[in-house]
Amino acid sequence: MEYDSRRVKSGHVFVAMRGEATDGNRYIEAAVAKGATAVVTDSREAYEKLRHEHVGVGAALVERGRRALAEVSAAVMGHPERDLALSAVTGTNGKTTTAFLLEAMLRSVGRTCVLIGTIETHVGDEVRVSPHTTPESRDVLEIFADGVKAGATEAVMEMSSHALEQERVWGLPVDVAMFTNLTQDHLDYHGTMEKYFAAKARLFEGVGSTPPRIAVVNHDDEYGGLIEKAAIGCSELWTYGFKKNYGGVPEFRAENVTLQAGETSFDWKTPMGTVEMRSSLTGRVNVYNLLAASCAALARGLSLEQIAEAAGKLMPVPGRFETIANQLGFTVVVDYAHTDDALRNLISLARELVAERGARVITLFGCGGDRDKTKRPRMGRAAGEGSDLVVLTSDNPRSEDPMTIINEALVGVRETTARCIVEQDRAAAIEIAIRAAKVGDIVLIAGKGHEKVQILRDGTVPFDDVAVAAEVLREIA
Ligand SMILES: CC(=O)N[C@H]1[C@@H](OP(=O)(O)OP(=O)(O)OC[C@H]2O[C@@H](n3ccc(=O)[nH]c3=O)[C@H](O)[C@@H]2O)O[C@H](CO)[C@@H](O)[C@@H]1O[C@H](C)C(=O)N[C@@H](C)C(=O)N[C@H](CCC(=O)O)C(=O)O
Ligand SMILES: Nc1ncnc2c1ncn2[C@@H]1O[C@H](COP(=O)(O)OP(=O)(O)OP(=O)(O)O)[C@@H](O)[C@H]1O
Ligand SMILES: N[C@H](CCC[C@H](N)C(=O)O)C(=O)O
Ligand SMILES: [Mg+2]
Repeated sequence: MEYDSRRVKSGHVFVAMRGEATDGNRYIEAAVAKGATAVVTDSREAYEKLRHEHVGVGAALVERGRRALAEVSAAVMGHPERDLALSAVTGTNGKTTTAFLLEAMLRSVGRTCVLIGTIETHVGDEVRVSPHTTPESRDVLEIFADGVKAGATEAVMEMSSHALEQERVWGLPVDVAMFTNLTQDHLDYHGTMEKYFAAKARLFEGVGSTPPRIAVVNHDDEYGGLIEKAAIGCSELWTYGFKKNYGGVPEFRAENVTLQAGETSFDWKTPMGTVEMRSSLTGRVNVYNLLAASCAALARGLSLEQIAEAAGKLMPVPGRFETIANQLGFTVVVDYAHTDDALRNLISLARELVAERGARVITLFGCGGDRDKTKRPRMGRAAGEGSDLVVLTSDNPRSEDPMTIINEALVGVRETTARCIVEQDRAAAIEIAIRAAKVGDIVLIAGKGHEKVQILRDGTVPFDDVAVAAEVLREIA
């Protein structure tokens, strides 16, 4: 079963899907030439052509290629999705972190899990690279099938708005669905916030499946109320947060929150009782991520005590507020903030951390190429507003000219009073940011987190913010 002609081998079934960039129906000839023995298509024209020109090749005409890919893959693989209790998380920021935290909680009580998300894919103890945050249905189901073989009973996955919109998750029965938040991103793809929201909301309505059993929704987020409406078909609605917001306080809430670098604690009030949570994660956004993951763990049958114990042992997630050790008296953090909201949260956390020391916040960032252009000045403004020094650089320029992207972000930085240094070369920019730091300062290296490459017009080159920063720190020491 293949949806990309380039992956077809002798004996495969090729499913032609219509995409944004091209149409899989154009590659039927190529798939047949590579040995496809059957073709599933949603084009009558392609179907008729196949029946007349390739009589030995099986042909099926379906209504929608992508849905057929999901349905046929599930059937061929023996419905692995039915053997896994699936928890899915959507939202602009916090998906990867929440998914990692939930998987760690489930593992802490001995459950074998599948994890699918941005950083990596886990099949029990096996770690695989993730080509996408949410892969195509066929690939998700293959991972699920491998998970079932490895003894997994649980799956935790991030569902990106692209995947929900494109129905890469068609037919997956979601047990617990989590919503983190919605702020501006991906408008290049969705066009408007309304459409971006509608894609996220589909998780709660069920995509080719019945709606999730339990919806876990961030009550403090502006879009939480709308998600709650979309979740009308879910059997239960659990709200989490800190604040009194629309329609009262969240049911699963954090009280008496204390936040320090490398230490977060709060009382977790739930309808099932209260428990004290302590974790080594840093920052307010991670209280939200902990709340979402803890609600899902509770929904999956863990006790409050088991969850609190697991929270105490959680490891930080790679590239999410990852501090780079040094003896120089300042703090260097690598973080995946790549939206204006994430930058704002990150910088305000840094401000809180340096407040007592009267020290400075130095923020390095860039904006991705071939992605939402309207977020560039917004990110520039967010970076400038909270920082003393901004170092503006490149972050995966892809097919675009790096200086054009930088200049679009610079418009936002210039609306603020922050000093700004532009350095297109990211490694050189990291060196500038770190060399500018004095004792007590905090240097934020934002946007690429765990990523191991820089995607440039001329190709993809190895690049790792953590390694580059560590190297600069070694040179200085
Ligand atoms: C915008 C977007 O989501 N694009 C994804 C989408 O492409 P598409 O539907 O437009 O498909 P297309 O490229 O037009 O091709 C149509 C069909 O022809 C097939 N084809 C194409 C060429 C060929 O030679 N032979 C062939 O058979 C393709 O495999 C496909 O089945 O489906 C393709 C097949 O799965 C993905 O490779 C592609 O990811 C592109 C590369 C991408 O960059 N996607 C990013 C934006 C993405 O999906 N990101 C999200 C969210 C990230 C986050 O915020 O966390 C993610 O889930 O990763
Ligand atoms: N709950 C949250 N609310 C707001 N911002 C957050 C939250 N959690 C994390 N962040 C910020 O967003 C960044 C990305 O976090 P994370 O990777 O967990 O999100 P994601 O939704 O998976 O992102 P992506 O869609 O790009 O994969 C973090 O590095 C941090 O700066
Ligand atoms: N999943 C997001 C990640 C963006 C990360 C940033 N480094 C960039 O390349 O813009 C995207 O593909 O838009
Ligand atoms: Mg992610």
